[in-house]
Amino acid sequence: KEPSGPTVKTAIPGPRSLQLLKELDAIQNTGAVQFFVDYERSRGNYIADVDGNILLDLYTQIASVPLGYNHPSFENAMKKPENLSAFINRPALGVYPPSDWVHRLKSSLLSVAPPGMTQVQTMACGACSVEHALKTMFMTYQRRVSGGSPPTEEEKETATINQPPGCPPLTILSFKNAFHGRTMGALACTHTKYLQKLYFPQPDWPIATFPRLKYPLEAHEAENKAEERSCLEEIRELIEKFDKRGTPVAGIIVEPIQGEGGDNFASAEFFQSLQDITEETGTGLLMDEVQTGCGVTGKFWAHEHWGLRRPPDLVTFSKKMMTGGFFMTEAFRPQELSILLGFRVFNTWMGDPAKVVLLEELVSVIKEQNLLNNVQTTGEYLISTIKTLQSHFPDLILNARGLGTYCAFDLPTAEARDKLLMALREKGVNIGAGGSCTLRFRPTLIFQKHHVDIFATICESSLKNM
Ligand SMILES: Cc1ncc(COP(=O)(O)O)c(CNc2csc(C(=O)O)c2)c1O
Repeated sequence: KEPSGPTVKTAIPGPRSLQLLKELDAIQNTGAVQFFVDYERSRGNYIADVDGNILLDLYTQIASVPLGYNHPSFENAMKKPENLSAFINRPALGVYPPSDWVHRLKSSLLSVAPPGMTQVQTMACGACSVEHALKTMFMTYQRRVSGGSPPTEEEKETATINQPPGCPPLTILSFKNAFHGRTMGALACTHTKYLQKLYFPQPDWPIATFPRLKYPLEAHEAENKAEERSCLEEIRELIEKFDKRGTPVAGIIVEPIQGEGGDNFASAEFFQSLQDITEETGTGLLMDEVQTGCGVTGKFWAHEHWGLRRPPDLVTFSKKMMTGGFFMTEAFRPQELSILLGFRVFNTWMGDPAKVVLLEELVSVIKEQNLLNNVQTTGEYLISTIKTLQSHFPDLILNARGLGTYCAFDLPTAEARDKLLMALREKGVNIGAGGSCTLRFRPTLIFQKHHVDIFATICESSLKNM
């Protein structure tokens, strides 16, 4: 059972956390560690640290905990005899899938597939999924260009030493302030903080501007439309420029709502026009739903809010989905000649059945408890609560925005944002920072209105002291 509210007994991190931090620091870099957690004592929306503090968790392991801590359905999944093998016999899924794999994929991932997407490939994490989705876009683009003919001897020889034509100078268009992961290909599409990229070599791929909308939206409609139009124009120009110089754009990667970059939104029309551009230019469209997926916006997939005229070509997922992976349309399914068919999108494990066991449970809980509806109602209450806070503290709370419980607001400076974040934590609320001066909500799917009230009370008292 969840606690009725937060309890704070010590500074956070407390003495036990600091002791453990010292011990861990002897083994690895601990620069990002916030505090140590007692996962056995954490319950639902509340995270327990090792010093007896219980915090209302609005960040939930970087937006990756769907049903809160120690949900009974996950515990039950562990006790089912038919699930034991998935936890102790880890298969190389690409070559030796287990007998129940088709059934598990159908009852988990395919039962929540984005409309119109019938193909799914599991992977390890978000970046791993993005890496292989990028490769799938390159393969599809090349197949269209070459008409599916087999590779020439020159392509085979040059491919193994990173040279064209075997390794063609194809590119991916991404957006400023985007985050897609920290492995080298995903990192090439990531443009949030310099620290994430410093001293890593990166390819010269096109980087477009993501719309910077002014809030409240209803008071800036014309300006925001103009901003989106100029962004779309820039995208067209970049594709043309890179095509002309012999480094064609094979695909576009975009988040339905930019997360790490500071919860940046764009309109449904923007995304519809973006998809039109990919159709006109023959480039792939990869919707990265690693952070926005699994119901947090009130629809299972955030891009479902954008009313696209056809499915995206690929959709990546991870975090709350328990497993990484990506959906794709039939057209983007690797169709190389049999010699190439396997081992192109490949690695040892290709995902983890133990995580898909948990995802099966998650999907049934979401359906049985109608959690998408919970996210919609709690989200509406959350955004109106943030707007009320904004009206009480107009100099401190800015740009209230959100979809479902995927909500955020800004403070005037990064310092003010950090100060409020620490003040909230000291009073028992764990929230996430994003962008340069954003605080973002990434609660569980079982987040309720009374949790919003607890946040609002603590936030109100923290703001009074700022
Ligand atoms: C839209 C989107 N796409 C891909 C990723 C990468 O997922 P992981 O590789 O971290 O599982 C993420 C991961 N999110 C994330 C938040 S903070 C963070 C970090 O590495 O600092 C990573 C994402 O938000």
